[in-house]
Amino acid sequence: MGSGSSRHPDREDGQLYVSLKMENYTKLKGELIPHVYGSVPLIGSWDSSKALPMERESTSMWELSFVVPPNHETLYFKFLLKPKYNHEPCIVEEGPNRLLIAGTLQGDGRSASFKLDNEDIIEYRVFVKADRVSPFDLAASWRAFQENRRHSSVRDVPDVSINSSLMAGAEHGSSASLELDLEHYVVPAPTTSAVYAANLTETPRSLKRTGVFSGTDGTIIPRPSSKDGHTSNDRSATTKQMEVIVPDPTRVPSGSGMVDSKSMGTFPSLQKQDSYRGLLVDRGVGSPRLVKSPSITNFTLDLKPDSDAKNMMPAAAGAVAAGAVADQMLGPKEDRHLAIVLVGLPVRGKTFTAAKLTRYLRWLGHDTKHFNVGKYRRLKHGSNQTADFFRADNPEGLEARNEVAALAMEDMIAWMQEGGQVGIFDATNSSSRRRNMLMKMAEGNCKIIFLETICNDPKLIERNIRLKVQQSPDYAEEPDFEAGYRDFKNRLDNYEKVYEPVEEGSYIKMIDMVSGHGGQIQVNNISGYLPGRIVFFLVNTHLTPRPIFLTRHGESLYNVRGRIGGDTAISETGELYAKKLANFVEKRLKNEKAASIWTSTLQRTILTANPIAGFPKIQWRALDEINSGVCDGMTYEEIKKNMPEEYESRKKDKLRYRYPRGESYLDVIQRLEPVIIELERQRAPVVVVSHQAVLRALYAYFADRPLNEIPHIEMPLHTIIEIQMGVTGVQEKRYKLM
Ligand SMILES: Nc1ncnc2c1ncn2[C@@H]1O[C@H](COP(=O)(O)OP(=O)(O)O)[C@@H](O)[C@H]1O
Ligand SMILES: O=P(O)(O)OC[C@H]1O[C@@](CO)(OP(=O)(O)O)[C@@H](O)[C@@H]1O
Repeated sequence: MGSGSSRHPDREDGQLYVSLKMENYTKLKGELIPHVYGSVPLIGSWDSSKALPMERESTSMWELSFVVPPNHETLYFKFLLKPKYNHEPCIVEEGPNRLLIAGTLQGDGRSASFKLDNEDIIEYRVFVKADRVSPFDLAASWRAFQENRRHSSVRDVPDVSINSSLMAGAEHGSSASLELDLEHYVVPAPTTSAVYAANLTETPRSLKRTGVFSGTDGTIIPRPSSKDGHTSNDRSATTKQMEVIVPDPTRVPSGSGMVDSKSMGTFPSLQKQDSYRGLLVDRGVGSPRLVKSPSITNFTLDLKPDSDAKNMMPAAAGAVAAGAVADQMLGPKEDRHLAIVLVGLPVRGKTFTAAKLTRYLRWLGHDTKHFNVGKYRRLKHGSNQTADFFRADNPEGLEARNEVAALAMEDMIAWMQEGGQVGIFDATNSSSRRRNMLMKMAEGNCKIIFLETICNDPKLIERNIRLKVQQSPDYAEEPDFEAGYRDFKNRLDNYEKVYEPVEEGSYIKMIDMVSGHGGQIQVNNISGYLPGRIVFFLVNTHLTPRPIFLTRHGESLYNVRGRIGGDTAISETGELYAKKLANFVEKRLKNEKAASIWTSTLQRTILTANPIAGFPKIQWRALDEINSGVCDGMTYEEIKKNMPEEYESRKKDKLRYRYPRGESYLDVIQRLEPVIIELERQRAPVVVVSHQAVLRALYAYFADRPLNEIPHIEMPLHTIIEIQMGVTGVQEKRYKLM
């Protein structure tokens, strides 16, 4: 997992809504109803008995509209006529299948001709119209339908609440118990398995700028050297020759928002370029781009466009924003940028911790980037250096390693000067000489806090070494695991010989924190809001594998009526889900004595958790649904009609929009921070039964999705998201119970 979908309903990639029409003025004897059938399940998978009937729009016009599932945007179809009462025999239109690609009908717009029994030909003119519609509008259209109690022209909208009546019909006959094999209920998750954390880090821009690359075949393409050997001064001169890594839109993995690199052949194909993701993160509440509306935000700063502080405000609300403002007003200028510099021997969890901290800080709204020196080294010197390269008495190796560290630090400082807030500098940095070099580079630019990870558990170190040899790109081309293992042990010895624990500056030392016994955190010279939060976060993290289950409540009476907020009970369908959920929890957690069930304080989650037996249930106010203030109890249609400005403001910036007398998504994220810390701290499984907006925010933390995407994350009813917290990171699995 670790990455998120870049799909955004308000952009060009909403859902494809297709309207097919057929027109004919002849009066037919005995009524024949036009139908559509075709290659995808939605229109019957070429089974004429499952063809969708068109509806009569006027005496001469028939119409069918439907939402095309995203994975079926290429579909073949045909029109057919079926007798009104006995659906057989049906008459299929003449000619080849029609092909619709992304809403565009291919070939000529021929009319549909049908050969009747008496050999007469009947012709219909055909019209096809396609639109991209955001799920928001689809939901509003559904709600309008619910309000007006008439048949919707939108069919097969992939939102469970929309099909509630159908589902209730289908499910009520069956028992609420689940099959023993829970795998039966697994549905694809939008994100896939974990990727080696270092690959997700910042793409080295200094190396790009100066043209140093590993070729696609793994060979090194040297950087053109300048006479004085300086790298920073010759940037402008070499800018034109640089090879820029351009995100290739054709390779965007579905729903991930990340791209593979075209030009870095030494990386596994799953490698993701974080720079692309960086573009998605909006930097600030104080952003001049922010349109001020009475309800959109209550945070204003008089920031001039060129002010140094303009990008320093986190895209956050509440405590995070207050803390950032106070720190900036009180502290010196360089303290506005924070560098967390990792320190420690190899396989002490530095990259793991750096990645986790990056995810947490980004989720809180701080513009944060993870710079991994290993990535720079592999790009500049290739990924197959032996242990000798890491010997302290190998001057070339030492110089090469210091050079890539300096390049990464330069990049990090340059990024901070452009407005970046927290840089996480991930390398061993295990000698005081190296750390001195970094401190010198940081002077006047940023504040440094060293974060040292120490582990004295030989078993854990052994496991980590084995994981590293399996996962690290350094050994990707070493077919013999044992040879890789020996080489890595030698590398480790080389580091141990010269390792000097941190005694200087501001530091946080995590000592045996993850092994589960006797760990401690030592802190020296740490102050300020953000460093304080970082320490608190680190104190609570650990490596004990356990699952976290996220689910919305069963369908509520307000869900059925398309009304937001409120505190209604659950519908019959919701009750059925509650039973199925209880059954799931009983099966999935039968050996987990310490598991717990968390709900909000609202009826619909409490009732949903009600049938679950044998585990403590905890109600959290923080898990209550987003407070929709004066809009509570309204339908989206009613808001649009009665408060059009509010409706538009929310549509424009759903993340920051605050309902009058209610909350914004940023507010929700703020109040969920203690929930995240507690979920990190727990060592036993937790089932969280909550609400759409809240679960979007929680899920985004685990899936590392950018803030701006949070309000648009799909969070279907009657589906369980299992987040597996493990030694290699976070993984996701989904079960659709109904
Ligand atoms: N604080 C820690 N102490 C020991 N091991 C850890 C710690 N945090 C994470 N790990 C484990 O160490 C493994 C290797 O960590 P990694 O971050 O690649 O090490 P490093 O960057 O120090 O070489 C991770 O997969 C994780 O299971
Ligand atoms: O932010 P949006 O997309 O409006 O989603 C949040 C809304 O989801 C709803 C359902 O529409 O949550 P819930 O799951 O608690 O029923 C509303 O109560 C809530 O206002």
